[in-house]
Amino acid sequence: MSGAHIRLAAGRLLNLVLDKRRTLDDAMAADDAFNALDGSDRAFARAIASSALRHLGWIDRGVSPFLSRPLSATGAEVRALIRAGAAQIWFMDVPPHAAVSETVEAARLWSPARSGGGFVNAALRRVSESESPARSLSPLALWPDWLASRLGSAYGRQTAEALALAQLEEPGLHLSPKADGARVAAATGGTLRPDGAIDITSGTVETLPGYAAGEWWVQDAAARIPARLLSPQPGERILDLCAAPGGKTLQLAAAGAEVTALDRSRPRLERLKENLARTGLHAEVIVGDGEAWKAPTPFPKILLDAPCSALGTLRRHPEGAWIKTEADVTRFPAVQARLLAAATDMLAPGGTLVYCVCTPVPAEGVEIVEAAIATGPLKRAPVLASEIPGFEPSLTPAGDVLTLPAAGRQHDAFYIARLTRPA
Ligand SMILES: C[S@@+](CC[C@H](N)C(=O)[O-])C[C@H]1O[C@@H](n2cnc3c(N)ncnc32)[C@H](O)[C@@H]1O
Repeated sequence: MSGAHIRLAAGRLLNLVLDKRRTLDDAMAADDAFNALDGSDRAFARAIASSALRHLGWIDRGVSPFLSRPLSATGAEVRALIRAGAAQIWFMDVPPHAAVSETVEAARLWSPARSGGGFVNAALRRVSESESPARSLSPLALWPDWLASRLGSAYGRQTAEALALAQLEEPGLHLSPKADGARVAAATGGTLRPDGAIDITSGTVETLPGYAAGEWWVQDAAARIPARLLSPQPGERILDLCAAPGGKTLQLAAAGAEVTALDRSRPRLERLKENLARTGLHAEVIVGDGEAWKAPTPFPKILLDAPCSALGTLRRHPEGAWIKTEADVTRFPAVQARLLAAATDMLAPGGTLVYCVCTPVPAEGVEIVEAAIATGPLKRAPVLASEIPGFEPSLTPAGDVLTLPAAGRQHDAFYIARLTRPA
């Protein structure tokens, strides 16, 4: 396939994500032009789309002085190609003349963009003569204004900027071992981290030793903390209330607990079952609504990894900042509060509940927990620094865990609180 076909595929992915609000993974699975490319061309198209999404705030602000009409007033396909072109020129090692000519050629191949080829050409020529906006724009300009202002007021400008810059890093690969971490590290050539995850620097998941035998699964190091804070014991009954696709269920089951894994999404539970089968672990799997499901008897331990805005996973899913709206973020807290109330009702007196979300938005994290403590039977069971080796800086003064990524601290942003129901 030609270079223009690669740019066409990248533009189509951006169009699906940014104008139809699909995730990048969904867009890649769905788009025929992308799937018609062979391996290295497909990887390049994906890299262009991914770079455009990581840098989108800078790109849109950076190109605007070069356009005779606003980006929002151009056709969606033309807009997608300008973004794909600017990403190549400003943020990838693509020679500018190739980026311009192949992207303009892609407009000719894409009928809804064809009449906009001249506009794409004029815009990208100006982009190729200019400096990257990374030099002049703040890191917060990487995000939509509502997100920058929410996280800026929650954490202060400096921390919010560090969070925004963290999304520019390609995420590393962390493995969670089923049993002996040192053995998995030796077999895969990875490094055993103080938190027990294994850092992998090269290799694809399916070809790493131990994948087929189910000796490990992929799980971000920060995502491992919630299940560990429950201290799962052999034979102990544990409810994983929002379980799929199952990273935390696997951890609990690997510790020997008798896990009930409930989720309302049947397709996501199929993935959980596949993960159980590959690792040879066992859990009772239930399709159900956590707000309505009634436990036959109360559980001594419950994990609630609640649905959330997932804005703590922007390195992995940079489109999240753009396909989620402020209305989505405003919608989640009510759901989270209801699920926490349902979980509290199913927790035995003296039991322990871990609540977590993969977002740094306080309205979905600490504010949910504070409200539950203020109005219900739960009390905080503060986490100790010794329980989170490698993540000590993430301990909050109240004894919760907030894993904000920063330079040199590559992991997802999770908020985690441990609570008990007094006997
Ligand atoms: C953050 S994900 C869970 C990730 C999972 N714990 C893991 O480690 O792989 C949140 C899950 O909540 C599920 N969910 C959302 N609302 C729910 C509800 N009312 N009852 C049960 N599950 C729900 C979603 O289907 C989704 O799988």
